[in-house]
Amino acid sequence: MRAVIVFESMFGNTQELAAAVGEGLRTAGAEVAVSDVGLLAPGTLAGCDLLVLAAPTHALTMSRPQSRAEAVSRGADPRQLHSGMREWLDGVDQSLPTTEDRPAVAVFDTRISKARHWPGSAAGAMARALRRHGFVVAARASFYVNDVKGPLVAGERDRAEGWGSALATGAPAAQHVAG
Ligand SMILES: Cc1cc2nc3c(=O)[nH]c(=O)nc-3n(C[C@H](O)[C@H](O)[C@H](O)COP(=O)(O)O)c2cc1C
Repeated sequence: MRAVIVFESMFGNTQELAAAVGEGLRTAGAEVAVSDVGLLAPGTLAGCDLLVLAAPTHALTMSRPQSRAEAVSRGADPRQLHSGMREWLDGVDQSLPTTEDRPAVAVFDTRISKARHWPGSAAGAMARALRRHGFVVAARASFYVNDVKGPLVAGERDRAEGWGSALATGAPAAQHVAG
């Protein structure tokens, strides 16, 4: 199986989990490429069997230029300002034009643990956008940070690695799903 993980990350937490999911997939035998959504090279998705999209939850959904600007004002890397998952998904029909090119997709987001029961999430918004573009969403999960900048809640890195392994075997581990 060839898997490509595309992440957006303002403070590095989603990026760390994307790497962990990649390790889990590799452990289960997959060939894996991991890329920042803003740096995804043309052709990376060719021949991909599983696409994993990852993004931080901002204001109950995927980030927008304004929420990314707010993250930068709180210390995030300004290079991330223009590289949103929302904008990439808007153009996904150009990246993967035909139905036959379209891999199964799994999505995950990061969220603040104390907002666990808030109704919206980036993963839910990504799943809805993907379905609108004709994709089949095979799995969805949320992973938790302690506060806006992180760090990850204890155990989340290992949980992400396990989720990655389960994706490769077609049996996603138990997930918290909201929004
Ligand atoms: C502008 C802004 C809005 C946010 N809104 C939410 C939210 O609605 N729900 C939530 O759980 N976390 C929210 N967060 C926290 C982010 O989810 C958190 O910063 C992110 O998961 C960290 O991942 P990253 O290091 O990859 O950017 C928000 C953060 C920012 C900067």
